[in-house]
Amino acid sequence: AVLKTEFLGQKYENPFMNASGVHCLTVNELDELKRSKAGAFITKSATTLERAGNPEPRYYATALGSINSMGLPNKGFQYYLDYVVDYQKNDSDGKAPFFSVAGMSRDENINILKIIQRSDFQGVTELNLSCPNVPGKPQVGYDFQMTEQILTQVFEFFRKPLGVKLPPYFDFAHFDIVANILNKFPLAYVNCVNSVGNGLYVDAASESVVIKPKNGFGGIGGDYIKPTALANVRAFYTRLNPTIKVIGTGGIASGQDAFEHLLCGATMLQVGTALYEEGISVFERLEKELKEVMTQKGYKTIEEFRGQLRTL
Ligand SMILES: CC(C)(C)CCc1c(C(=O)O)[nH]c(=O)[nH]c1=O
Repeated sequence: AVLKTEFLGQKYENPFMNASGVHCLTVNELDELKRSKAGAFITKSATTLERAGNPEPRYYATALGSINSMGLPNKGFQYYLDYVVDYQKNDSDGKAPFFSVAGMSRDENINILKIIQRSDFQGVTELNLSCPNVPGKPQVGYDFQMTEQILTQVFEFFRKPLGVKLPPYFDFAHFDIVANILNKFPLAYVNCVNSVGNGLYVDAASESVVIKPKNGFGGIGGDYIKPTALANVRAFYTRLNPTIKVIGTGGIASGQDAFEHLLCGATMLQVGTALYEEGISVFERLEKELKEVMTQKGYKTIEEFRGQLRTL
């Protein structure tokens, strides 16, 4: 079985990459991803200026996944722009990392994307729609009018490949509304899903929360969210123009989990909690396990089964 994957005109050895935010904050971490078995990789969502993020503890792992309220710690977008432009100059392997953007306001998103548009960066940009909105309003991904307004403004000037990182949706009306909005734009892809927002993990022994920010509330990842992630991958795969690809993120910790996301229609696969917990070697294990699953089922390539989820 081979895991060769073509995505946005670029050929990758396999569909695996890190989820933005995990193992991608510094040049060292990005270089480790570059040298790893990951097929592709992406930078930590960047803001205009460097951010320290929230006070620690801000991440906690459990038997079934993780909870985080990192608070968008990052080195500032110029740090990552320097990295990706330098990468594409020196490494013509075409594996320049995807560039993730999460402005703390609509204007900040527009400003950063304008600079990317004017820059030498030729790779893929991912706009994180879980970025905050005006106080009192839900995150942008849950404010459908704001989502449409931002994308309308972005596509007036942005001409490079752009994907959006979506929060999970839980209602068929929302799948339909959001897909109808996204289908209006020349998007390269949607990335389903970001962490399931504002969960709460309680440690019964200490009778306490486990992370400091937001009184313990944080985004949930890992095994907890795989059914939600698969549902969102499938919902958008079946609703979007076929020109808009789907990246599957959420609960990928084994070759079988990867297979399930591909069966639902994903092309690239992002790994968050499992990478955070296991480290960079997770990609070697996932590659081996996915090949085993495919071989057992008699598949030589991913194309033979991508999106072919059967219903009863
Ligand atoms: C939640 C935000 C801080 C607004 C965006 C960054 C982010 C974070 C984070 O930096 O806390 N964690 C996630 O699981 N997903 C995200 O998109």
